[in-house]
Order: sequence, then C-alpha cells, then structure tokens
Amino acid sequence: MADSLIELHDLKKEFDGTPVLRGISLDIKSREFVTLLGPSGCGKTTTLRIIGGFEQPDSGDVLFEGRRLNDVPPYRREINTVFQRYALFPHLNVAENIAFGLHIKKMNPAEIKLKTREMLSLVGLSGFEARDVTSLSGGQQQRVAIARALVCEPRVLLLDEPLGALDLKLRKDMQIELKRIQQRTGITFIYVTHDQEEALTMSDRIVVMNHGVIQQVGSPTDIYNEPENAFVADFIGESNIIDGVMLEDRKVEFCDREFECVDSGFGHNTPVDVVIRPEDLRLVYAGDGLLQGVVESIVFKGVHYEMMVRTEHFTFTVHSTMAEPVGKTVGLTVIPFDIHIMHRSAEAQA
Ligand SMILES: Nc1ncnc2c1ncn2[C@@H]1O[C@H](COP(=O)(O)OP(=O)(O)OP(=O)(O)O)[C@@H](O)[C@H]1O
Repeated sequence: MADSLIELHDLKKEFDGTPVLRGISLDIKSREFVTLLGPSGCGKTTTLRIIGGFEQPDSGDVLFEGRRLNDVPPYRREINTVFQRYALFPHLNVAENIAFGLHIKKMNPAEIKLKTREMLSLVGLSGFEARDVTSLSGGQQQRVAIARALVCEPRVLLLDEPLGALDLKLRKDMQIELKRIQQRTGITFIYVTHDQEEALTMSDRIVVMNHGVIQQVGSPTDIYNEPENAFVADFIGESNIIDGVMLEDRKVEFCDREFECVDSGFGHNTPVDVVIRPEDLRLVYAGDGLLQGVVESIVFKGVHYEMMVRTEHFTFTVHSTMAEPVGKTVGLTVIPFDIHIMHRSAEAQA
C-alpha cells in the first residue's frame, strides 16, 4: 500500500515449538492510532516487540516506508517504546529523565532545556522539572515516561499496556490525554491492550487478535457494530453466542426452533454462530415470547439490570431497565435485524 508507514507481511513466530504468531499481516499509516487488542497470550506484545526490533520473526517481514527493517537494530529504527512498567531512572530528576536521550544525541544544552520544557507542557507537567521521579504518582511517572519517549521525535511510538498499572479513574483520564498527545504530535501510535473499552475510546483502527491470528481490523464502530465472527462479538461487547444452523437465506435455527433473520449467503444447513447482544433481547409475558425461560439471577448495573434467563437450550444474558424477580418465568423476543449470523470464528476452525 503506497501510503503505509509500517507494513507487516505474514509474520510467524514460535516459542518452544508453540506457534505464537501464525501469519500477521497489517498496514499501518502515518499519523494513525492503531490498537492491537486481544486476550492475554494472543501475541500482541510479540508483534510489538518485532516492530520495535527486540524480537526477530521466524519468517515474514517488517517494512518501514517500504524498506525492510528486519535486520535494523532497535536503536536505528525511528521507533520508540513505552512499557507498562515505565522504567524511569530513579537517581535522575524529571527533567534529567526526559532529557536522557537528547544528551546521548549530544544536543546542545539550551536546546535540550527548550525541548524538555515543551515535552513537560505537552504531558501536563510544566514546573515539575526538578522533582524527584520517585516522589511522583503512578500517573505522573507514566507521563514522564511518555515525554521521554516522545522527546527524540520518533516517527512511531509503541505503547505496551502503558496504563495497566493505573487505577480506573486515572486510566480514563490518561486515555483522553494520550489521544490528545497523539493528535497534537501526529506521531503514529501502535498501542497494545486487552481492554476493549480502552481500544474503542482511543483508536482510529483496532486489530483484534486471538491465538496469533488477526480476527478483524476496523474502526471502533465497525468492530463494535459489524463484528466478523463470534470471537470479536464476544470480546468487544458481551454477547450471547448460540450454536445454530443457517437453514437457508434469512432463516436460522437455534434453541430448537426457526427464526427469521436478515442474513443470507451462508448456503443451506450450514453450522453458524448466532450472536445476540444482551440489550437486543426484550422481556415479555411468558406466553408472548419467541422463547421462554426462567430468571436465574439479576444484578443492577447502574443503567440497566443484567438478568440470566435460562431457557431449555441456552442461558441468555439479558439487559433491561425492567427488573424481573428470580424464579419468574418470562418470554424473550428479538427482532430479525438483531439476530447476527456469523461464520464460526477462526479460532474454532484452527
Ligand atoms: N521469550 C519468550 N519465550 C517463551 N515464550 C514466550 C516468550 N515471549 C512470549 N512468549 C509466549 O508467547 C505467547 C504470546 O505472548 P505475548 O506476550 O505476545 O502475548 P500478549 O497478547 O501480549 O499477552 P499479554 O496481554 O498477557 O501480555 C504467550 O503464551 C507467552 O507466554
């Protein structure tokens, strides 16, 4: 692709005979905020480490502006990294930590001072120059680490769960802050997280991975609204995933009955995953529903109640503003548009 900054071509990697990356191919454009998202162990960090040059793929290539990077050592790549454990130098103050890379580059002291100030302002720590880094909060230390990574003006910043050690409130604030910094600097961010909400909040594009395979690449809205398989649907939002059979176009069978749906092109009698989001199931009187079940549990979630409703074949998660008592028999309905038919996920086929 002509405007790609980084291209990954069919990266494969094994550790101790176990495949960790099974052919990762991806194009990342200049100024993009791309997030690698997936459960623990799916190969996100390994992908990032290969881009940074800290790990070699068994096969496949990493290209930077079309140039093969595989044999270029990390310090010669225009790429910098921020890790979860920010690894600041405890014996240096804030300004010295940020300026470290500039001293190595032998930049003149006046320029170093100016650049350090600019970076502190960018990460919201103006006036903190002389502070001892060990006296800072976790969030402040992470800002220093980000400033230190940005000061050398890399073309690409790799961030491996950089907010993982922060509490929820600080994490949310820093998500917005990081997005702002990325937009202001125009540096390409490649971000690793297993937190789907974080990925949806910050990214231009999300790469969903599982077991070393890319499951889907798309904008947050694409990924949320049009998941390509049941794994993505479940990982991105809570979903009911039911074994079903696509009988013919617009007709699917699950829970031992036929339902009208809007999907087609799956052929006849094809096993599929049927995905229904909890908020798309409606509770009705027992006799009125397409399905009938018993409320097994109910939890108040702040904006809705989450109920588990056990039918003969499947226990559905239902979100509703209406509460029904445990033990009550209820009906469930869903409109055809909200019954999503998906090919069995790549994981299931692997
Ligand atoms: N140097 C290594 N030696 C052996 N196995 C490794 C090594 N690095 C990673 N692995 C294994 O490869 C798999 C993928 O690891 P990786 O760190 O890439 O996953 P991840 O998606 O980033 O997970 P997490 O979110 O837990 O960091 C894991 O099973 C891990 O144990």
